[in-house]
Amino acid sequence: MSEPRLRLDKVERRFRTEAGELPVLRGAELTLNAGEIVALVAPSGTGKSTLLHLAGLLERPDAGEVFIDGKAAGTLGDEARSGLRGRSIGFVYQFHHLLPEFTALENVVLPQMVNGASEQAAAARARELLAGFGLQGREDHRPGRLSGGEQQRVAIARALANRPGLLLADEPTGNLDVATSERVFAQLLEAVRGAGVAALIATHNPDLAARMDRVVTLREGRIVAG
Ligand SMILES: Nc1ncnc2c1ncn2[C@@H]1O[C@H](COP(=O)(O)OP(=O)(O)OP(=O)(O)O)[C@@H](O)[C@H]1O
Repeated sequence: MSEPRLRLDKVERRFRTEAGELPVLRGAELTLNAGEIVALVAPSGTGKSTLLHLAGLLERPDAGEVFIDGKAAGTLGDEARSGLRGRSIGFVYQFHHLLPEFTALENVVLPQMVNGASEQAAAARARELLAGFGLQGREDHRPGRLSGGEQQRVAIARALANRPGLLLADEPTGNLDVATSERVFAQLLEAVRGAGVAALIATHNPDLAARMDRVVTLREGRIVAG
């Protein structure tokens, strides 16, 4: 049995605020095995984004450990963490965060080149991914000339470009109208399942959550079955 793609071991995170210390995560534990798709559904302000930032190695926990493919991230320096993040983790945010000056194709090519791919190989993969999301013919458009749904599909293609084992998504279709959200979400799930990627997807939408393998929630800073 291979190592879990993601394991959170007694993760704690607190913030200092004007009102005092705010303990957001208080020993959160979660394991995602290869190919497992998990919905994170919890009320606003309970720590979903905080959890995703920690799982994505964008921040460090105050206590506990984050394991990516069995590797304890806390033991790594900043450079090694960035390398592990780039190779193993894809992110999709509520707002696409595409680079506005670059075309759709370039947005999907760039993270691959950062990871050491040749421009030619990266472009071939980007074209294939974009076509898979129904974006053939749009490769040379900048994000500003794409619809919200198209922008988000480019963002998903970008997140999958380096063939990560783990995808983290924070309300990936939360910015889209209901019909577009439905379509883009179905494409996201299909792509993730097809590639065998483990995914942790925060959503407020119970219908979308019900399509994943399991649902978890946050209660008093811990993860419990949803
Ligand atoms: N950098 C920070 N400094 C201080 N407080 C913070 C910081 N980041 C988050 N918080 C607080 O921690 C709590 C959890 O925030 P978080 O963004 O993780 O919640 P969330 O569940 O993702 O919410 P939403 O569903 O509204 O996006 C909130 O009370 C928030 O105000």
